Amino acid sequence: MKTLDTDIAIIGVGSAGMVAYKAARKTTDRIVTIESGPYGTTCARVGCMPSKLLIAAANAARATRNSGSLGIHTDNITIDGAQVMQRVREERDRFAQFSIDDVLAWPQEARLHGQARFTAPGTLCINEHTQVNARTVIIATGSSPVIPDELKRALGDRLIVNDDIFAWTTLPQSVAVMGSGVIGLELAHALHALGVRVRLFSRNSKIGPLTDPEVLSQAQALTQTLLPTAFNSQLHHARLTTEGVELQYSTLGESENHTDTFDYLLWATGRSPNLAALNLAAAGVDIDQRGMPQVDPLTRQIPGHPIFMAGDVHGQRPLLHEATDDGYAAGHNAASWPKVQAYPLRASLGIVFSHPQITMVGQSHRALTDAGTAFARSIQPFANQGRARVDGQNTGTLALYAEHKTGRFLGAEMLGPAAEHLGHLLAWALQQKQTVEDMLACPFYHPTVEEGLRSGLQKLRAELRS
Ligand SMILES: Cc1cc2nc3c(=O)[nH]c(=O)nc-3n(C[C@H](O)[C@H](O)[C@H](O)COP(=O)(O)OP(=O)(O)OC[C@H]3O[C@@H](n4cnc5c(N)ncnc54)[C@H](O)[C@@H]3O)c2cc1C
Ligand SMILES: NC(=O)c1ccc[n+]([C@@H]2O[C@H](COP(=O)([O-])OP(=O)(O)OC[C@H]3O[C@@H](n4cnc5c(N)ncnc54)[C@H](O)[C@@H]3O)[C@@H](O)[C@H]2O)c1
Repeated sequence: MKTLDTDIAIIGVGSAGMVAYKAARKTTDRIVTIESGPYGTTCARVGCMPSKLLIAAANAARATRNSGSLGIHTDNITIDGAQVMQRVREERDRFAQFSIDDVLAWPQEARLHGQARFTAPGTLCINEHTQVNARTVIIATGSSPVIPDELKRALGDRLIVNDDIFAWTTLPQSVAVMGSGVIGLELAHALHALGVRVRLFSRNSKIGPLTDPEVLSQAQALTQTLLPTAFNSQLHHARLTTEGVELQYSTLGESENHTDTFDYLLWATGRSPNLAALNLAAAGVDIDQRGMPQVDPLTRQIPGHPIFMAGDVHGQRPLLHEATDDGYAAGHNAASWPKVQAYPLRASLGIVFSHPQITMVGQSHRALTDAGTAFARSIQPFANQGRARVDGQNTGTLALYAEHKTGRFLGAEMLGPAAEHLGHLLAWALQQKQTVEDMLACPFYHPTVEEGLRSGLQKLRAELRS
């Protein structure tokens, strides 16, 4: 077995690992990266980018289909599934290639292929072909979909996850989507708009990350209007037939079971950190019942060890911009270890590219309530909002939260038009520690959806107690 001595070993060359490499390279050339899968990153290959490409096609189909209310009639739209998927794959490959080219430009000796596992503190074994002795280690191994083994055995390649969709060469007739979280919502809405027969299954009636009772109940009602759903349902069996995947299920409050058959069952019930293969115990790290070590959220260090974690693997905020921030912090701190510094987190922002979109900013309604915070809340529906009505996009609600006494803006939950953009404005205000008064002192152009935000802020100001 070959032995390599290095300053820093980076396990996982995804978005976090790539940024970590570039950050550490400013201090040392003695870096080894280890990747067990293909280069190109989860985000570009099977995550953010292909899902948004599919959603772009879906949005175009939906807009065309719904244009009748504006007096624009397009009879019998045709969706060319092969062309839709060809564009998704070609553009996705183009995005992934940028990351691949980036990595291939690194020195060859910095790039190992294989699965890394600890054999002792500071020592990694790569597929039994190389031993790496590293002063510090960055774990940036990402996350994987959670799939029950028995279902996989029963359904084979008819049980799919997001990765499989982006390899399709055309659209199927029907897909059952299990899980109304972020991935389930985005893909169910997109496939439905593209003419695929979809049913969205959930064992409860959660809608993505929403927790505000008002926004959530509107989201539940709207989702059930827009999509075939089976909320509060229990899956009794899933089996392969000559027709496809047969599902038998019941929903809360109904006595009889339903049976339906789909081409595929898309499993979207969450992702778990890729930690099991690493054998963290050999690194001397304490892990909890879920196999997770403790990680300092600001330095990204496992306290007391020259080991750092970056990206989805530590599961704190499994989003692309957070993964790259983590990579930056972990790369710099691994290079300067034992001197490490805190890299503060940005204001929390989440966006779900569903229909309509969802955004979560700062503290959620549940977090504020659980913490016993004294907060004011306003609810602003979009049904009669000027610009939203003009565009025929007037569905949804915005909930805003601010602290009594100080008037400081604390967070928001929204389902509705332009949520991806309003979410950014709100996150920036939060990060600037603005009060509701500061936010209202900013300009709001007429007629824009942002005026709906102003109405919500005015209501919030009226709710504040000094
Ligand atoms: C369908 C989908 C849509 C998404 N959409 C968005 C979005 O719109 N916006 C957003 O912000 N986020 C989105 N995300 C989340 C985003 O993709 C992730 O937060 C991000 O990709 C995490 O990057 P990472 O570097 O932590 O992991 P990855 O990019 O997955 O990198 C981890 C790497 O580690 C490798 N690895 C694992 N174990 C080992 C080992 N033992 N040895 C060696 N290598 C190993 C893996 O092969 C992989 O290449 C989406 C995710 C999915 C699945
Ligand atoms: N737009 C974006 O930023 C974006 C898009 C896609 C994915 N992502 C990232 O990917 C992560 C994973 O997404 P996800 O949708 O897989 O997870 P999720 O946690 O958002 O949703 C999982 C859903 O599955 C349900 N569930 C869990 N176990 C179940 C079971 N055994 N049976 C039935 N339902 C079950 C949960 O109640 C939840 O509603 C997200 O947290 C997000 O960080 C982000």
